[in-house]
Amino acid sequence: MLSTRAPAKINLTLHILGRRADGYHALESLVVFSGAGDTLSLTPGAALSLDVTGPTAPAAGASDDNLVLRAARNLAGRIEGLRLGAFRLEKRLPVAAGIGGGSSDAAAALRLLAHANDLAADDPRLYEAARATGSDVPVCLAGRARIMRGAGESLGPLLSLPLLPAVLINPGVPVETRPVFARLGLQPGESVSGGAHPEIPSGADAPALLALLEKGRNDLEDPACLQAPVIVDVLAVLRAARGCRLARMSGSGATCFALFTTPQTAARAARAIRRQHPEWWVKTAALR
Ligand SMILES: C[C@@](CO)(OP(=O)(O)O)[C@H](O)COP(=O)(O)OP(=O)(O)OC[C@H]1O[C@@H](n2ccc(N)nc2=O)[C@H](O)[C@@H]1O
Ligand SMILES: Nc1ncnc2c1ncn2[C@@H]1O[C@H](COP(=O)(O)OP(=O)(O)O)[C@@H](O)[C@H]1O
Repeated sequence: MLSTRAPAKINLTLHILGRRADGYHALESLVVFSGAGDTLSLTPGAALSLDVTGPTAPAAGASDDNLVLRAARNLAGRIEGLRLGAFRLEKRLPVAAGIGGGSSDAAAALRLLAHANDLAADDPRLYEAARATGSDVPVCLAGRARIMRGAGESLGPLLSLPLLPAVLINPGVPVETRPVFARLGLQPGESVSGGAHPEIPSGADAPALLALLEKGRNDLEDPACLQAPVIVDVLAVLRAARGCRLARMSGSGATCFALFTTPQTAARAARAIRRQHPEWWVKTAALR
């Protein structure tokens, strides 16, 4: 049996540059990953199947529509005789949460199938299957920090970034991605002129990276707050936490993150927030 982690994806920045003729939004985003997430395993075999367990399994929806199966089918469509098998997904990440849980699961499935079929990690068919599965799947394939552009299909070089101690909060309200983008009200072909994305140099230390992140933003924060007003409360709680250096929403929400200078200050903040809001999903994380 082969096994891999499917970590949460966090958009430290998310700048919307406009809307393309195909209806998708052009973006520029610094993407990092957490240590924790879902776990996916594969027992290789001829038939494709999926069993989903774990605390957030019911929210992930019908098994047949699962992004794990969609990714596997997209790869099988590109490689004749691909060895498939029985997947088991332990689902822990909140669903429809702006942290790409489904995308990371799909990317994990492609990595496991690559392993089971002796495909090189940079086999272009893996990237093509990832792209066909969803906008966020290509960046999740390597699961390492980098800038993502286009609708998500254009990936910058891997970045070496410091480990960022963080607290993640999801208030338990699922937020669908499509209507958040739609609230921007952009027409196909329309561009927006927000400030330029800061240049992120590989090897930046934590203070330098924090200073650059402060110059960035998440352009989906306002539309997501209109869709799920509890996000305003989450951001206020994170910004008020002792030691918080920066708080922002990830992706299309509702998960928000706060960055701290040490794992201890992050853990202390998480404990205090859990006491205040036992109904929220509150996790410490090391992002990079
Ligand atoms: C916003 C982001 C930021 O990383 O993350 P999440 O909030 O989903 O985690 C992504 O762009 C989401 O990627 P993903 O969730 O894979 O999106 P897809 O399934 O490809 O698209 C869902 C819908 O979102 C809209 N969409 C998505 C990506 C994009 N660049 N422009 C869009 O307009 C489209 O309406 C599309 O029909
Ligand atoms: N393995 C999976 N995990 C989570 N959601 C999944 C999965 N497969 C399919 N989905 C569906 O994909 C949608 C987006 O889920 P998710 O990837 O968690 O969103 P987000 O990227 O906003 O965090 C949900 O509506 C969910 O039903």
